[in-house]
Amino acid sequence: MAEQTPIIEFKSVSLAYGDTEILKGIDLSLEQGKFYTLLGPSGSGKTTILNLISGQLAATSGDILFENKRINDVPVEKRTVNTVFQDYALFPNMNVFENVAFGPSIKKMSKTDIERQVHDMLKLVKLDQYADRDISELSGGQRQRVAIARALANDPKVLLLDEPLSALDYKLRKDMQYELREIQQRLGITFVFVTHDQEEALAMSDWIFVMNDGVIQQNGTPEDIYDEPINHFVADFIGESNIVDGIMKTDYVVHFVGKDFENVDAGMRPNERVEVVLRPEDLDLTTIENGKLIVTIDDQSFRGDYYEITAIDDDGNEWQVQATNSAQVGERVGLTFDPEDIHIMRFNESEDDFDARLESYEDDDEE
Ligand SMILES: Nc1ncnc2c1ncn2[C@@H]1O[C@H](COP(=O)(O)OP(=O)(O)OP(=O)(O)O)[C@@H](O)[C@H]1O
Repeated sequence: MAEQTPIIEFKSVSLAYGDTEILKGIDLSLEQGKFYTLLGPSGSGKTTILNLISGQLAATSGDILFENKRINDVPVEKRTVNTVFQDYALFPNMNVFENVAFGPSIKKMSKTDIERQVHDMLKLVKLDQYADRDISELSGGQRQRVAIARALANDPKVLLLDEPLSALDYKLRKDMQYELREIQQRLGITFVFVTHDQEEALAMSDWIFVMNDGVIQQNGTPEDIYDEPINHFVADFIGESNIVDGIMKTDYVVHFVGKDFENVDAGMRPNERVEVVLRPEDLDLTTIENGKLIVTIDDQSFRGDYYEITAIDDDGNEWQVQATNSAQVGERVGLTFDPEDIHIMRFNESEDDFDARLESYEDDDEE
């Protein structure tokens, strides 16, 4: 299949305020019609990337391309990109219809076309009965929908969404996650969504960029990032993780907490120091005889469909466990897990080297 032309590309894009580098050599490539998420803690540079795409900020160095054309110097109003902001930024003195009609009116569309466009957009966000309402008469969730309709009414090729759900309560937030995803799929335009909530990113995205400190730490599908975190930051930030130091003795044998374990990783130097990740939901409680690790239960709480357990091994390492069976605090039990549940991370491995290593031993497997 022919490769699609990316709709947006960053080539070694940096941004600094004075001597402070905020973004450090960002490379990314976004395709038409996908749902992308920039995920990272506060201050990691997510909003800065959106502002570079929309043209609110200019890069200090590097190239930003839109459909293969360099747009570093193209002004905001000439970019076919719109943004939905966290605080919605609606016009309080205009009603719902007027807010959504704002962009099309500036474009000098005919009255009939504007009415049709506003009607279509309000229908898309399920607010077609609310056209005459004042903004002050709407709930938070409804304002959010108006903001989305207003941004989409300009027919953008790319919609940027800066933490648009963070002001909503839990239930509404879940509903809107689903609806936003549905809107994106229906329209088939590219969404770039910013959040610091890893659950939200995993649930909504086709592709996630995990950011920290102005650098993309890892990018991939939600499954890639959850199952194969590339480094300590990603493993810790995405989901809960148990991370301990280990030594990769040979291919498929890793040593940690004093024992050798069979696993499914390969391609490292003999006796290379690594970090070992085990997800809490991959650990099960068992008898001491059957345990791969022996631990003492330190704390336990019931979470509906599982028990959240903290256990300590004889070296003093703490293990988080999500188990369907329970134990007594203070009891010594075994922990068990499968070889494929052991994830190995090299120290300071780049994403490219990581991908190449995965590929090389996947090829070995096929031979
Ligand atoms: N005008 C400015 N001058 C100096 N530093 C700035 C300026 N604007 C932003 N920064 C810094 O740039 C860094 C990245 O900010 P950015 O808003 O992109 O982060 P973010 O990941 O979107 O965070 P949040 O989730 O809190 O919005 C932060 O450390 C911030 O303090």
